[in-house]
Amino acid sequence: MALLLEGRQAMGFNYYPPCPQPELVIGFPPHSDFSGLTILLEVNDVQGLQIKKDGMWIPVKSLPNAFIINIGDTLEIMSNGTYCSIEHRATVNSFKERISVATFCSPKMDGEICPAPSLVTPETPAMFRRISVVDYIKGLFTQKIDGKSYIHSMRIQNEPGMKSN
Ligand SMILES: O=C(O)CCC(=O)C(=O)O
Ligand SMILES: [Fe+2]
Repeated sequence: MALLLEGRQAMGFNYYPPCPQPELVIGFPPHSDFSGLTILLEVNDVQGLQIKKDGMWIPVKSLPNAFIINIGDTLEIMSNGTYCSIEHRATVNSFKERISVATFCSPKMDGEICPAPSLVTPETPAMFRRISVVDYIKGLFTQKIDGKSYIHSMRIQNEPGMKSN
């Protein structure tokens, strides 16, 4: 956990203008966050976040002034797949602008991401390969944003029964 406790906190500010035909556009395309955890606030209480569950997009009904906490890819890798990062996207509203602020609790830049050694046993082999944070981020930014495809490319091809979500 030192990787996250001694890590970085990055922030993202998202502004989604209204669109008269919201079904034709996407505010933020499907992705999972690189962070360990993401703390998200829908600043002006306009909803638009959706998460992918069982292949379906589910709108998140947030409580006023409440934070939304999402699991990111770093925690999925560190927990050796026990906690899965959530694929999400943001839609836009026909009439109202939408503003969200995300705080990404992310690993330190000079660290490495890999499953916690205590979670890797002969019965539960490592599901992800070890990679430096710098290389992970470099790879992430050279790819098109495409759901969870990037974290999936970090998987070690273990025996059948591999979880993939
Ligand atoms: O605006 C939102 O609700 C989502 C933003 C988001 O997914 C991100 O900043 O990573
Ligand atoms: Fe996100």
